[in-house]
Amino acid sequence: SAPAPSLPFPFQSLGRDSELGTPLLSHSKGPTAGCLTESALTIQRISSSPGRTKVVFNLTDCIGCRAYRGPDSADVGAYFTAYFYPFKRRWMSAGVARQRVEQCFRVALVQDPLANLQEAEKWAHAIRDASVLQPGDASVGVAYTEVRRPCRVMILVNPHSGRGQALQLFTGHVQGMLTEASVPYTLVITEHQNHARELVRKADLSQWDALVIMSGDGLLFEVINGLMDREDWQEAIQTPLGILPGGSGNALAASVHHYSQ
Ligand SMILES: Nc1ncnc2c1ncn2[C@@H]1O[C@H](COP(=O)(O)OP(=O)(O)OP(=O)(O)O)[C@@H](O)[C@H]1O
Repeated sequence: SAPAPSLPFPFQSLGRDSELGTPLLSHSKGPTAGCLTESALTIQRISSSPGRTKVVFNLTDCIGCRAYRGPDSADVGAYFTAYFYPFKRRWMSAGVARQRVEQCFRVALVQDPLANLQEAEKWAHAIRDASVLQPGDASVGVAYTEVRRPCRVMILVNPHSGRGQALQLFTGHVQGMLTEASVPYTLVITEHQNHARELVRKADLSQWDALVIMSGDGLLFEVINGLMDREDWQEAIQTPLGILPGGSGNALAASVHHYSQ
């Protein structure tokens, strides 16, 4: 892929393409200027109308960025989309939670679609690289930036957990985030009791950077028991484990989340 430009990296093209009549770099809110620094992506809407024109996105909240061609083959422009999960106030509640924000830009510097895609890839690369380099913030329990890249994950889902919705929760909420963050994963849907325990007992753990369990408490206990059943249990039990609530009670997931805050 294209080499990352050095930072700070200002948006280069603010003019309009005279032939196409479209901004060379644009955002859904219209022609855009901005700057990528080591810690933030700042977007400035170029507009004479009143209202908020500048938005700052912290790269500590960015999980990924990808470049792509649009669906219309006649469109010479290319796109890059950055995915952020900043803390935001919950609707009708005093609490805050991470909420998804997607920022999409169109690049149309020239008439050559490939050159535009390369430019978009340069942007995506720069945003991803700068996001990975963000220091973790212990006060909000952010360990994401400390995760090794690429992070190869085995995800175990018990389809019967809770009200039988764990798999639906995975495809509806988790799968998209893994794609946005370019995390390669293998999904294992457990087929019977002790399936996960046996799998983990025999697995080549050097292939995985983390095991993620989407279930109630039961499947996590199976995985821990599987790791402890191994001859190399002292090393095996060091494998990073993740728990995503998919069961009915989710007591363990809730308390892990509570203590990580
Ligand atoms: N495909 C499967 N069919 C039947 N049992 C399974 C299957 N996969 C896993 N199990 C077993 O189901 C048990 C319960 O699973 P889990 O804790 O994930 O769900 P839950 O009991 O609904 O959740 P909670 O603990 O929140 O009430 C586990 O101990 C596991 O051994």
